[in-house]
Amino acid sequence: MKKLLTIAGSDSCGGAGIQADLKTFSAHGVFGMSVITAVTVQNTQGVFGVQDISPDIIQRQIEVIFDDISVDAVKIGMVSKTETIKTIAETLSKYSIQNLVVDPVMVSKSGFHLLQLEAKEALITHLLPMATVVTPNLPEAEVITGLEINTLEDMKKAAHIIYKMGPKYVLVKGGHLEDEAVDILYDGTVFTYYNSPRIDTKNTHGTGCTLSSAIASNLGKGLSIVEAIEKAKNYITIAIENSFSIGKGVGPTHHFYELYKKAGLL
Ligand SMILES: Nc1ncnc2c1ncn2[C@@H]1O[C@H](COP(=O)(O)OP(=O)(O)O)[C@@H](O)[C@H]1O
Ligand SMILES: Cc1ncc(COP(=O)(O)OP(=O)(O)O)c(N)n1
Repeated sequence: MKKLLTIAGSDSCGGAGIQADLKTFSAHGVFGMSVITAVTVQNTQGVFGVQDISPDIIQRQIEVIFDDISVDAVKIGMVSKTETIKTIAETLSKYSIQNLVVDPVMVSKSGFHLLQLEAKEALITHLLPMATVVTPNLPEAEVITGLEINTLEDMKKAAHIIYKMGPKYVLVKGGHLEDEAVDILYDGTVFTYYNSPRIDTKNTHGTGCTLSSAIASNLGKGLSIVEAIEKAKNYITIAIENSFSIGKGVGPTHHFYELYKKAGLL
């Protein structure tokens, strides 16, 4: 069985973060492991607090996994602050990582800063160059590049700038566009488009976490980057189509193995 690691924050309501990652891994039939970087106080209505995990404990969680288990792919999500980012980058650099998906989580849908503002530079300097693929949404791509992004042409320009920062591939996600949900992959030469109709729902909590974990699962299984994202895009589309309300705010996406098996994704 393939073994996947997520390095991310905990979401107490289970829709995003570590919890969404592990559900996505399970739905993909891979074995999920976790290094928790921060614990958020979160429900469907917002994020109300954060407790960062100490760098020493983050480092040791990573070390005990890699010293014992061969890891087929790693996904990085919420990294909170500069010290956390440096610890993760330094510790991972001691190991040979096959596939690394970096989701540059910055601000939750409810507007909470999951990445401290001053940590942006550390993320760009230390994590982006290590990534197989980095998956910014539009607001994240704007912060990383300094561009204003409204159109597919803007997304391509942003992908080009982010590519120069060192990752092997860049996927700019279009969940925040007005019409179709178009994601664009850039490999330094060619742009590949992943289109889906916009699903009319308020329940999109954890979409970015789910997509990046699905990509990591598929890369870990040995798929090419283009296939890994194609299957992950189909997965997130079905997950959003089947999303549901569990509270008063933004509900989570669905992770149900049988649903994806029936769609031929697993
Ligand atoms: N309403 C929607 N309908 C269809 N696809 C969506 C919708 N919202 C987001 N997506 C897709 O979900 C994935 C996550 O994108 P996005 O929401 O931009 O990320 P984030 O959660 O990081 O803000 C992308 O593949 C995007 O195209
Ligand atoms: C602990 C934690 N990590 C990441 C996020 C952001 O997740 P995302 O998939 O971008 O979903 P929304 O916040 O946009 O719903 C999070 N909320 N919590």
